[in-house]
Amino acid sequence: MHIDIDIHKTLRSGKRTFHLHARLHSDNPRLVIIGPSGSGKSLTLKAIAGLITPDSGHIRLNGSTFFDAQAGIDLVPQQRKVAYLFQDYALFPHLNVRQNVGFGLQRGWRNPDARAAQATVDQWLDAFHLMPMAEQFPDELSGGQRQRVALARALVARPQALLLDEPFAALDPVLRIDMRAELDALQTRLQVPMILITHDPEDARVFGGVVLQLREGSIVTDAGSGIARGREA
Ligand SMILES: Nc1ncnc2c1ncn2[C@@H]1O[C@H](COP(=O)(O)OP(=O)(O)OP(=O)(O)O)[C@@H](O)[C@H]1O
Repeated sequence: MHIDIDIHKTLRSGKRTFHLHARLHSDNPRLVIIGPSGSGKSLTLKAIAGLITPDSGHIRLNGSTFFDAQAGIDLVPQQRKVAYLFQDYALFPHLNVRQNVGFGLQRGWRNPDARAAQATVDQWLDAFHLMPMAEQFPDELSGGQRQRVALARALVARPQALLLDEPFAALDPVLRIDMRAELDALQTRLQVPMILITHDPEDARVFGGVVLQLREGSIVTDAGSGIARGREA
C-alpha cells in the first residue's frame, strides 16, 4: 500500500475550534494511527473514506487521487473502493448474518449476479467460521462473532484497503487479545492493506507495521512515533 496524505480541516462548534493537520506517508500495508480521545483519529479516517471533506490538501492511495483540493478532485466514497469498519460494527439488526455480509456486496462497487453473490457470501461466511450462525441476527451473536460479521461484510467486495476505527474497543479484554491475533493473521493471509486507529498502545504493538501518533489534530513524528516497526511491505 502506498498512502500519501496531507490535509487540513478546521471544525468549529460553539466557541471551540479544532484544527486537523494530518500529514503522513507510508508504503507499509499496516498503518496504525494512535492518539488520545479527541486527537482527530476518526476525522482522519473519515477523510480517507470520503465521509468528510478536508478544507485543503490531498489524499492519495495506491496511485489513485481520492482528494486534491487544488485540482478539484473529491471522489465519492464508493469510487474510493475502501471499506470502513465502524467502532460499533454498525450491523443491521433486522438482517441475519448472511444478509449482513451480502449487503457488503450490494452496496459495493461490484454487483455480481445473484448466484455468484451467494457463492461469494458463502465463501466469506466459511472463511470467518460464521456458517453455523448464518441465520442468526446480530443480537444473537457474541462480540467476537459480531466483529467477524463486520469484517466479512467489509471484505466481501474486495476493498483496496480496510479502514478500522477502534476495532477492539467493544470487546472484553480476553476476546480483545484473540481478535487482535485474528486480525493480524487475516492481514497476513489476505494481504489487504489496513489502516487502524486506536488509543490503545497494545493494539499498535501487536498489529502495527508503521505506527504514527496523533496529538491535538497533528501527526507527531518524535516521541518514538512515526517509525517503521514490525514487518515491512
Ligand atoms: N462535526 C464536528 N464539529 C465540530 N467539532 C468536531 C466535529 N467532529 C469532531 N469534532 C471535534 O474534533 C476533534 C477530533 O474528533 P475525532 O472524532 O477525530 O477524535 P478521536 O481521536 O477519534 O477521538 P475518540 O478516540 O474519542 O473517538 C474532537 O475535539 C471533536 O470534538
